[in-house]
This record gives sequence, C-alpha cells and structure tokens, in this order.
Amino acid sequence: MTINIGVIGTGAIGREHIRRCSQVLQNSRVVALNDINRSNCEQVINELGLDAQIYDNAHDLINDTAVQAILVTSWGPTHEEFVLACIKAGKPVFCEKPLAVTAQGCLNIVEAEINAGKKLVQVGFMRPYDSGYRALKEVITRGDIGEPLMLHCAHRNPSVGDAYTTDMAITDTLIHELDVLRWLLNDDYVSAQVIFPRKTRNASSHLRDPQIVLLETTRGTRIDVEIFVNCDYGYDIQCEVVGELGIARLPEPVSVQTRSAAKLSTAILTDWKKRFIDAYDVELQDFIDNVASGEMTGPSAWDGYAAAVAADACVAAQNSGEILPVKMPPKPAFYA
Ligand SMILES: NC(=O)c1ccc[n+]([C@@H]2O[C@H](COP(=O)([O-])OP(=O)(O)OC[C@H]3O[C@@H](n4cnc5c(N)ncnc54)[C@H](O)[C@@H]3O)[C@@H](O)[C@H]2O)c1
Ligand SMILES: O[C@H]1[C@H](O)[C@@H](O)[C@H](O)[C@@H](O)[C@H]1O
Repeated sequence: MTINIGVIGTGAIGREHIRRCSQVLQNSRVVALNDINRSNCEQVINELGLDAQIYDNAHDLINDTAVQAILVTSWGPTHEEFVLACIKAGKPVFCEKPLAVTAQGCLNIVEAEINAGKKLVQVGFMRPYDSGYRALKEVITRGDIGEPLMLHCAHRNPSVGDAYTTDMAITDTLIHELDVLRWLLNDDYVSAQVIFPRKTRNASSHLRDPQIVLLETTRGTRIDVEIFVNCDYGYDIQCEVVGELGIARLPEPVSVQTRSAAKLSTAILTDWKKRFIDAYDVELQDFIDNVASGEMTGPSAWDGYAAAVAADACVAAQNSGEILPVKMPPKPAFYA
C-alpha cells in the first residue's frame, strides 16, 4: 500500500524528507506541497522531478481527500496550528521538532488527540531511531554499567544564523537531548539550571553562546549538557553515561582513520543532515509503516509535550539564573 503524503514547509528539512519519501523509503509518494514561499515548492518539484500539486493554503492540503498523511516541516511557531488541523481532519501527521514552541501549545495537541480517541501524531525526534543511541540504551538496560549516576553531553553546531536567539539553544537545539535522554534513562526531569560560560567571539551580539544546562531526574541522575552552536570545528554530538560499574559512550559516526603528514586523524562531520541521515530514514519509514497499519508507535505528542515542559523550565532558568523545578504531570493512560 503506497501512502500519499502532503508536505507543509519545503525548506531545509522539508526537502530532505521529501527526497527520502520519494527516493529512499518504501510505500510512500509525495503528492502535495505547501509553503508560504511558493517558489520553494516549485524548486523542489523541479529538483526531484516530482508529480505533486502545489497548494497555496496549508489547510486545503490537509483536507484534500487524496492526501493520506501529512509532514509538517515548516517553522516551529506554525506547527501547533497545522497539527491541530490534521487531528481535526483525522489524518496521521509527522511533525518536526518542536511539536509546538511552548508546553501549553503541546498540551493543546495532546488534549485534541485524546479527544479524537486515536493516536495520530509522531514528533520528529529522530535520535531514538539512531543506531548509536539504540546501542547505548541497550548497554544501560542490560545493566552493564550499573545504575546511571551522571551524564555528560554536548550538542555542538559549527555555526548558526543571525536569527538564532539565546532561547533557541533550548527550544530548537537542546530539545533533542530533552527528548532522547528521557528515552535513554526511562526517567523524567525534576529540575533545571542554566549557566553561561565566557562567550565565544563567534556568536552574534545578541546570542549567549555557549551555555551549560544542568538537569536532575526523578531518580537523582545528574545531567550536564553543553550547548555550543558556534563551535566552529564541526557538528558534534556527545553523550557519556557514568554508571555505578562503568562508563558507556555514544559511538562516534563511522570515519576512516588516516595516518598522513605526521598526523593520525579522523574527520568530524559538519552537517546535521549527514550526522543523523540513517536515523531520519528509519523514523520516517516507521511513520509510513504506522500510517499503513493504523497504529502509531513513534515519539508521541506526549513525548513532544514532556520535552516542552522541560524546555519551558530551562528557558525560565536562563532568565532567572536559578535552579527551577520541572513540573511534569502524570502520563495519561492514552499514552501508556
Ligand atoms: N529533526 C531535526 O534534526 C531537524 C533538523 C532541521 C530542522 N528541524 C526542524 O524543522 C523545522 C523546519 O526547519 P528548517 O531548517 O527546514 O527551516 P527552513 O527555514 O529551512 O524551512 C522552513 C520552511 O517553512 C516554510 N514556512 C514557514 N512558515 C510557513 C507557513 N505558515 N506555511 C507554510 N510554510 C511555511 C518556509 O517558507 C520555509 O521554506 C523547524 O521546526 C526545525 O526545528 C529539525
Ligand atoms: O534545527 C536544527 C536541528 O534540529 C539540529 O539537529 C540541531 O543540532 C540544531 O541546533 C537545530 O538548530
């Protein structure tokens, strides 16, 4: 069964997902596109040789009976409106992170989905689909390193544009760790603090970069995440878990070691698209398979909400400088 997909937002990740749905994955076909900038749709149709209709209005795309599932890959602040419209239309929707830019926005989606009585939403948290994170989780779950006590993580981007603001380090960047570390530890956060080290000269005047986020979980595991989005040297994701009996580290991406010019070296990636290319393929294939089977099993609207609750606390902690509580309501049975 081939699923007819409509895509809202044909920018960087929209194009990547359109390419994989059209050329890499099984049982999917992109039939409809929408973007506030129509020429972005025209460009992607030409580049990929797609047979897809362009809609000037995203809601018309959602409500077209030919469209069976929707990918929302527009800017974060537009996600809530489009996801709610998909739920209203009874259509499965894959929404890129963040599910909504505030916890309240995510909660509105959670409530709409519960009222609809059917899981329809998958959030674009791809790291739980990454083979490295999966291997790390297996080691922790098997008990090889005992109970996890501390995590040392880093999320480094080589550079960001001028539109990137200090709070986006949380809502756009740390949001990946907020999701994947809950999944990795099977635990929730109880407190958050943000510390600002000396600022890099590579950051724009309005941006505080780097930042260190300190989190505590319900079981008392302590997590530090360095967010450094103008690190200059590469796209680098690190995660080290210190347990009672040993240490487990997220594997590095495959890279050939060379000995040359009196140096022993391996290359570091510079582009997020390449770092998680396989994980994006697996997450979207999972979405398509779930649309076909009628049962959504990927990162849920509740996962999107949980990450946003922690993100709200981190943004408040950026401003107050204090250790703030993360108040996570109990998970509804609907998401058990
Ligand atoms: N999972 C990941 O690793 C990952 C990676 C990159 C981006 N993202 C997320 O994907 C989303 C898009 O990011 P991007 O880097 O592709 O941004 P982008 O700016 O390259 O593309 C966004 C596109 O959305 C369009 N758009 C904006 N408002 C719209 C509206 N109201 N209706 C229709 N189209 C609209 C823009 O014209 C643009 O073409 C963001 O939420 C971002 O956080 C996730
Ligand atoms: O939207 C991107 C994307 O989510 C990347 O995975 C992350 O590393 C960047 O910081 C963020 O801006």
